[in-house]
Amino acid sequence: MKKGVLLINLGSPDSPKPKDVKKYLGEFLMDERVIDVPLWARTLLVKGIILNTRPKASAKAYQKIWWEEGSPLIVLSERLQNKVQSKVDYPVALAMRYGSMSIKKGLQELVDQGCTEIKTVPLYPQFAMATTETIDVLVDELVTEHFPQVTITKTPAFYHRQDYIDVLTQSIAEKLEGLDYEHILFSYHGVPERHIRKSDITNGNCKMNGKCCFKKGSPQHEFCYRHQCEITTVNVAKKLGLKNGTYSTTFQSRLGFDPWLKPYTDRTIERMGKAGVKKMAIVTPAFVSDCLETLEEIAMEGEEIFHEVGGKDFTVIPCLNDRDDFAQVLATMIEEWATTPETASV
Ligand SMILES: C=CC1=C(C)c2cc3[nH]c(cc4nc(cc5[nH]c(cc1n2)c(C)c5CCC(=O)O)C(CCC(=O)O)=C4C)c(C)c3C=C
Ligand SMILES: [Fe+2]
Ligand SMILES: [Fe+2]
Repeated sequence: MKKGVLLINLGSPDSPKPKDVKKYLGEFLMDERVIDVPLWARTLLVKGIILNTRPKASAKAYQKIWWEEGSPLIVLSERLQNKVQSKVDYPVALAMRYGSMSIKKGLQELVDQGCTEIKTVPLYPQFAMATTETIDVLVDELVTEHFPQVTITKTPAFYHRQDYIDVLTQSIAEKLEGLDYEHILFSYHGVPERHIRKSDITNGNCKMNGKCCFKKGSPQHEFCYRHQCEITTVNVAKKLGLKNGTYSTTFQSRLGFDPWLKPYTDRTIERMGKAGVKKMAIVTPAFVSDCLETLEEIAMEGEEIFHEVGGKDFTVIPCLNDRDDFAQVLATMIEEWATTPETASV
């Protein structure tokens, strides 16, 4: 019985050309856990509308952040993979939920090395139907169809692990050391409010009114993205010693006309600038690797909004990327799995 690990991130287009962006967005947005409407409506919306307009605009945005080595998200995920590999004795492969580096190829790579027990690690600290769940479901389907000899152990969201909170806090403290700032924004990728209701195993408990997500002990929290984002902020703020009113949680990157989780990041940046905040810091804890949504939407567009309304200093805290201490958190999670009695080799 040989063990192996598959790290899984979101994925990026093969290049920032409109045709590659279109192909990538087509796969991403046709996922029923991302655009969660009946197939006919999804096809109409995605293939009939979004793919006719968005790829050109998205390609322009990708071109602004693309590196010589490729997509920042992919390059940074590969660096993280190498760091984690240097800390554990099991093969560590990398795959993406969408795009060319498929999960099927990642599983095959581990199987080719003789692995029959594989731990899948979605690189998302907080659970969401559009991220962790779609990975878990696809892994199950692929194993049933192509790798029936493989046993899979899934990895739940790790937003509440103390070592993760310590590393995130440390990354913020390092960037802000000696800097004067008035407010820290914790900006998470948004999801439609409907997604939160769909993942509500307590049938209607999550009211998205700011109370349910802080109620202690609700079984719903295991699947509530909003709860997990709010608690990430609270735990880091506590550790940083931030005073109430000097930090807040917001949600970015909305798509379409349905209500998404609020407050929205762009509107909050604008409101704070208008209210006289001059020095703002922003951290994006839903993203493990810097990507389009942090490098372009936050660091470029966000800063522009802030400056337009009179803000001055806009400090963007990098994602955890391939920090050594973050790679160590993942390595510890892997060791914990490998040495539990059910999975430990005899
Ligand atoms: C926390 C992780 C993410 C969640 C939750 C998420 C939900 C979600 N996203 C879209 C639509 C788009 N997201 C796009 C880019 C993108 N999204 C994430 C992560 C989460 N998405 C990342 C890391 C990235 C960047 C990828 C990269 O290559 O750098 C895009 C593409 C870019 C664009 O055209 O704006 C879209 C579209 C939906 C609809 C959704 C939940 C329903
Ligand atoms: Fe997204
Ligand atoms: Fe909730």
